[in-house]
Parts: sequence; structure tokens; C-alpha cells
Amino acid sequence: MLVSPYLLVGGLFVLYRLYRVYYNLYLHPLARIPGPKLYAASWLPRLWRQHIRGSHYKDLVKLHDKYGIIVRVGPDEVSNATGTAWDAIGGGSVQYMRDLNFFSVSQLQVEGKSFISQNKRDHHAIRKLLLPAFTSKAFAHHEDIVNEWLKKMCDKITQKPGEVINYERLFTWFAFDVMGVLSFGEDFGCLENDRNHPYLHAAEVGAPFLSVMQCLLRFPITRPLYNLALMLPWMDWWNSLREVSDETAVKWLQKAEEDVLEEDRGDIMSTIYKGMKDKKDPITRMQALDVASILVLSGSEATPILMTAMMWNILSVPRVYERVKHEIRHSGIFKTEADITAANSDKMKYMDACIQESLRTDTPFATTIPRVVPPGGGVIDGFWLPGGTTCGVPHYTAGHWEYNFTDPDQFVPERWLPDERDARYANDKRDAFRPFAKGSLDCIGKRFVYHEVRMAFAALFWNFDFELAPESVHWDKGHVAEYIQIIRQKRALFVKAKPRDFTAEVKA
Ligand code: HEM
Repeated sequence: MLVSPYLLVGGLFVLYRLYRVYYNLYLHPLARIPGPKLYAASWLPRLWRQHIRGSHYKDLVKLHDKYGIIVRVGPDEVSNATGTAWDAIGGGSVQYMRDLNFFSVSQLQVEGKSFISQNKRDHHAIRKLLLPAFTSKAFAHHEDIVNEWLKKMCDKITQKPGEVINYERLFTWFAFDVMGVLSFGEDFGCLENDRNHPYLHAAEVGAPFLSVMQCLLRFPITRPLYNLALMLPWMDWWNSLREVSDETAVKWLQKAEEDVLEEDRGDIMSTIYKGMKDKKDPITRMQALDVASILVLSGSEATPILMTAMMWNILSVPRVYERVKHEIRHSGIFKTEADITAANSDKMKYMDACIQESLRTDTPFATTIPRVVPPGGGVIDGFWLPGGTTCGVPHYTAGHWEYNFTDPDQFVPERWLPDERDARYANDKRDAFRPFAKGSLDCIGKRFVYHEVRMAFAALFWNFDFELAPESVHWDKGHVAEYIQIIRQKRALFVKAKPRDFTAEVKA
């Protein structure tokens, strides 16, 4: 009897898959790493939990609780959750570069000088070029811009005394407009016009599909579908993201080439342009556009997520709200509103603790931003991992695992303040939580984020008294709040503000 060739091929494929499952479970070099058998056998269960159910970030806390400091979460992937893991991944002598399976969907180029280059020298070249734009000194130069947009945000609130306003939109528009001016010297006009810029709209509609695209890229068999998927109508949004940032950057470059820009504008594109004009080792136009694309996306996503969560956290805990108001209004750091400068804002220790604790409770990147063990292998927390293993510390897990933090679900800014923390928080493993990563691939914008958020909250709490609107009292609960594939979804936060009563304070 002749066997149908289809049946034969199908049978061989099934046999091969069964062998792969057996190999993954018992013969793979990661077979010794503890973890659920289902995750070790195949990528599918974990991709299902992460990209379809949106619950992998929470599963990881339970998995680390059960298996310890390292967990095998895929045939070739481990999850880490300690400060020492950060040291190995980000601070060791060997560089763990980014996992391209994760970043290929970003439309950034991989070859040559790029933030996602696998070549350490190429990555370093682009980082070195941009560093001067992100020092504290550079921020001092930029604080007028932040102040101008803060004023616009405060004016918006003043125009609607006692009315319920969606602060998530306000913060998104503020951060995005500021990023536009800092990067390109161009106001995107969201706060001014009370509406989304097309880029923001594209990012918000397109981003949820990113996760699906990452699944397609994960397997050789589904990889060809990626380019087909990019052609689907709903991917237009995602594709247009890159077009909008490219357009803005090209416009800037055109002006620079026609010599119609003012000298020393101090925007980040000026720094990039210097790199393009470097005589010895210039960056290409494509590389410059890549950087511009990263900047716009970074400015529009994580910072407003942090600011919204921080507002909710502060307003939800009366003790914290009073402390924040006291530090801003009565501690002597600011005597008048004009004192709200970057340098003075740096002195707010309690505010910094609120930022750090909000990053911990509501970290914008909830899952791992994965790295790859370099060729030759590496050791993390005493476990040898073969080269090519995907690894990393998931931000949410690092901050919510009880092994690292006592009362992980409670908002306790004092745990970050050595002089004020209760003894129960003394043994928190604070170095396990690195919301901006660690080492030479860490967030280049982190100083900028701290400065911007400190100044924004100082200005807001200097000028207004706030109250959560009833519909946002349980803002932290519900499907949208708890469904996270990679980065938290932005969600509306409704708050009422009334202007601060200076006269009553003087009388009191
Ligand atoms: C709350 C806000 C933010 C958070 C939580 C955040 C977090 C991070 C993290 C975790 C990484 C490291 C990724 C990795 O491990 O591979 C990163 C990288 C990066 N971030 Fe941020 N970020 C924020 C805001 C910003 C802003 C405002 C900018 C730009 C102004 C920015 C620009 C970048 C860039 C360019 C990189 C790549 C750095 C490199 O590869 O050398 N980020 N960010």
C-alpha cells in the first residue's frame, strides 16, 4: 500500500516536533534550570499567556516564587529577578546585547550604528553621539522648554476649575509636545489644540498588534507571514508611525542643509546632525532617522504612563498626598513658583521616593526587555547559560516578588528613604528593581525623565489641590489595568482640581 506523500511529510513533521519536545525537556543545555515543563517544551504556552491572555507578567511572580531566582520560561529563555542578575547582564565585562526577536518589529535598522545593533561598537557609537544631549547640564539648558509646556498644562487646568479632567491625556500631550520641541525644535501642538497628534493616534492604535507581530517573528515557520501581516490594513497605523517621525526629522534636516536653522538650537537633532557631519566617522541619514524615531516613541509612551500612575498613587494615599504637598509648599525648597527650577526640584527627596515607588508599582515596561547571552555562554546567579539563551529581569516581577520587596502591592514611598523607612522594609532588595535597566544599554533618557517629572509634579501641586473623581477611585483594577503584554496600556485617569487657596494658607 502506497503512503500519501502528504501523510508522510505530516508524519515526519509530527515525529520531529515530538523529538524537539523530548530534546527541550531532557537534552537541552537549559534542562537543568528549574521551571514549568510546559514552558520548557514549547514556546506556545508562554506566548499564549503573554500575548493573548496578557497575564505572563503576573505569572512570572508566581513562577519565581515557586522555582526561585532563575526560571526557565521557554525552550531557550530564562527569567531572572535579582540585583546580581542585573550586574551580570548589564554590568559585567561581557555585553549582553538586545534580543532581536523582540526588537525587529520596531522598524529600526539592525545593521550599522543603531540602538539595537548587535555589534557593541556600533551601539556605543550612537550612544556616545547622543550622550551630550542627556546630561544634567543639557537639561538645565532645556528647562525653559519644560517650564513653558508646564505653564500650558497648568493653564488648561485653570480654565476648568472643579471640572473632571482626564490627566492621562494631559500628561501624554505634555510629554509628547516637550519631546517634539526638545528633539526637533517643533511643537506638536497637542496641548495647544486639545487633540492627539497623528503620531500618537498611530502609536495607540498600532501598538497592540506589535505583540502579535513578535509572535510571528519568533518561529522560522511563521516568519514569512510577518511581511504579509505588515500589509494588512490595521498595520497601516504601525507603519505610519515611522513615516511621521521620519517626516519630522527629514524636515529638520532639510532646514539644516538649507542653512535656515538658528545656530546652537540645543535640540537633540542638532546633536544628531553633528554626528552626520563628523569628518572621521559620520552617521548616515538612515541612522539619524532611526534615532529620531526612537526619541519620539520614548517621549510619548513610558513617561506619561509613569506620570498618570504617580498621580493616582499620590491621590489615593492621604498620608502621601499630604507629604507631597508639604514638601512642595512648605519645606522651603520653593519660596515662589519661579523657584521651580530643575536644580531646586532635584532637592525633593520625598518626590523622588514617589517616582521610584510609582515606577515599581506601575512599571511602564512590565515584562522583560530581553537580552541574549553572548557567544561562549555566561553565568547569571551561579547558573551557566549557553550563548544565545534569551534572559533578562522582568521589571514587574523584580518589583513585585516578595523575596525582593515586603508588601509589594502597597504604595510605600518611604521604603526608598533610608532615614524614614520602617524596619520591615529595611531588607527590601532595592537593587533588583532597575526600571531603566543597568549598564551601557540602560535608558539614556532616565535623567531627563526624573527632571521632567519632578518639575511637572512640583508645578501641579504648587498650584492646585486635587481630588480623584469617583470613576477613577479604582483606576488600578479591571481588565485594561491588568492586561499587559509588554508595556502597560495608557488608561484614562479622571481628577478634579481647584486652584490652591493662598489667602487661606496665609490666614492659617
Ligand atoms: C518613565 C520613562 C521611561 C522608562 C521607564 C524607560 C525605560 C527604559 C529601559 C528599561 C531601557 C533599556 C532597555 C533594555 O534593557 O534593553 C530604555 C532604553 C532607552 N530609552 Fe528609555 N525609558 C523611559 C523614558 C525615555 C525617554 C523620555 C527617552 C528619550 C528622551 C528614552 C530613551 C531611551 C533610549 C534612546 C534607550 C536606548 C538606550 C541604549 O540602547 O543605549 N527613554 N529605556
